[in-house]
Amino acid sequence: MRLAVIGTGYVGLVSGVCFAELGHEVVCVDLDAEKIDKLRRREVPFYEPGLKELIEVNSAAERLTFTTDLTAAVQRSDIVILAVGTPSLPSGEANLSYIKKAAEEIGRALNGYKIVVTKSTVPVGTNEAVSRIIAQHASYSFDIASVPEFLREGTAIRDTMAPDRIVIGTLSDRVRQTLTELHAPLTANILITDIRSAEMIKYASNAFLATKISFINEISNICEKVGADITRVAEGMGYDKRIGSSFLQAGIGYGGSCFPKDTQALIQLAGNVQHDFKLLKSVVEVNREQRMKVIIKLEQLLGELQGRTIAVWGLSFKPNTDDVREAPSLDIIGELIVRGAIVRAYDPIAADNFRRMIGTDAVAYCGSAIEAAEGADAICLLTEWPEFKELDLRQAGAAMKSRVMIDGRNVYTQEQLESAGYQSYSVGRAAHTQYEANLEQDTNRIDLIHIVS
Ligand SMILES: NC(=O)c1ccc[n+]([C@@H]2O[C@H](COP(=O)([O-])OP(=O)(O)OC[C@H]3O[C@@H](n4cnc5c(N)ncnc54)[C@H](O)[C@@H]3O)[C@@H](O)[C@H]2O)c1
Ligand SMILES: O=c1ccn([C@@H]2O[C@H](COP(=O)(O)OP(=O)(O)O[C@H]3O[C@H](CO)[C@@H](O)[C@H](O)[C@H]3O)[C@@H](O)[C@H]2O)c(=O)[nH]1
Repeated sequence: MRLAVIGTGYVGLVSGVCFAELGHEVVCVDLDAEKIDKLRRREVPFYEPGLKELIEVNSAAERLTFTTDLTAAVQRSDIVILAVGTPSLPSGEANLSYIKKAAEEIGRALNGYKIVVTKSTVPVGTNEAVSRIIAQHASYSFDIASVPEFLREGTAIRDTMAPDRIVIGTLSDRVRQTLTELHAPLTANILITDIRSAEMIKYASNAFLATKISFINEISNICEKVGADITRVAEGMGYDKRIGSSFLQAGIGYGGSCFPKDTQALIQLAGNVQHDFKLLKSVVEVNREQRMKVIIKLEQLLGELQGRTIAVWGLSFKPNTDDVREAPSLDIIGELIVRGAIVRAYDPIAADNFRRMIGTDAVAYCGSAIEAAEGADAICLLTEWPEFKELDLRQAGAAMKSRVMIDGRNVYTQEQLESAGYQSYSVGRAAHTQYEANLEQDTNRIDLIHIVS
């Protein structure tokens, strides 16, 4: 099949490349001429394991091409895939301006029947709006479909080539047949729904995963106070097939370009139909507070942070990506700077993006984790890059002014930290003695609220 993919962010580029890998003829389109030039030179605009190799192979085979000319790309294709950004507006609602603009351009470009597929994450009703916009500008017939994308950064190729499921929202038999054929080599698990349900499946899935993370983080906060170990608690919960073990890793909360934006958008979407989504509002609130625990714990261990040197290990929102969008490191380092701390940061690949995003020279960027630790009063580990696990904690400690570790992702065991001489805080683990102390303080007790029916 001949495909045009509009937008070469993660979703557009990865799905375009994967469809080319399956033998389709794919043209990827972006407004950003610099990005397209890079891609033509087979340079990848962001870090994603395995992507460069697939771009090279498929470009060489001439199955994959890049252009800024949307009209030409649409005209030579049977299927047009919309994968432009849907960032947050200040209200939390999804900004649909890129989607609407692209729909207008697609409408004008149509030169015959096409299927227009939305892969961008869009609020319920958006595909119908896209259809109206295209119809206003087109003289040919077309069909629309919602095919939300579920890939994760860092494992995007694997997630796309072997997805858990493909959801196709469509009302048309012709579209169902064509898109089922397109996706059949990837999985047998193809779910056909109406368009609005497909749009909702994407938001509901992200909101549920974010809820799992905030839930386990809340349990970790209680574990710290009662002397339980969140790692063992999560393990014990995860063996229950109804719960599952994934997304139960307690830490400093979720970040990235999707969960923060999509939870806000769903809260707004619910609000627009007079539904107060209380549960999801709490998930967002818990996530915000969880980041700040790093600062609270640092202050408990060091006192005032003014003039203290803090090493930060990890800047990306998770390992195996250079993406820092909505990364906890942005908020945490921002707070450290406000409190007058001197920040020495290290990330294997995300430092350049972080520097651009934070827009200040107040951070010293280091070439290694050990270099960042030099002269530091404490280390804050914010991203669980595999190299941190392998690192010699004694060597890092020897370079520091004082051995204090805030392990925001529970990379190390308490034994590892203690034997290397660190005073430490890790999420959801505390000494049993703390529980006894808490029980003695009556002020910690919360009276049960009796609900009278
Ligand atoms: N990043 C992810 O991991 C991920 C995963 C699943 C779903 N999504 C969703 O997919 C969508 C895209 O996300 P992303 O992170 O890939 O996007 P992004 O914001 O990184 O990139 C979007 C690209 O679209 C281009 N663009 C905008 N308007 C255009 C137009 N009219 N013509 C051509 N190009 C245009 C931009 O220049 C940009 O390069 C969003 O809705 C997002 O929520 C993202
Ligand atoms: O147990 C966990 C799992 C994840 N996280 C954090 O959650 C965030 C998001 O992680 P992940 O979901 O792996 O990354 P994304 O690439 O943002 O992928 C999510 O967002 C995408 C965009 O919508 C969806 O397509 C994916 O299915 C969905 O997992 C990161 O900050 C992680 O550190 C935790 O704190 N604990």
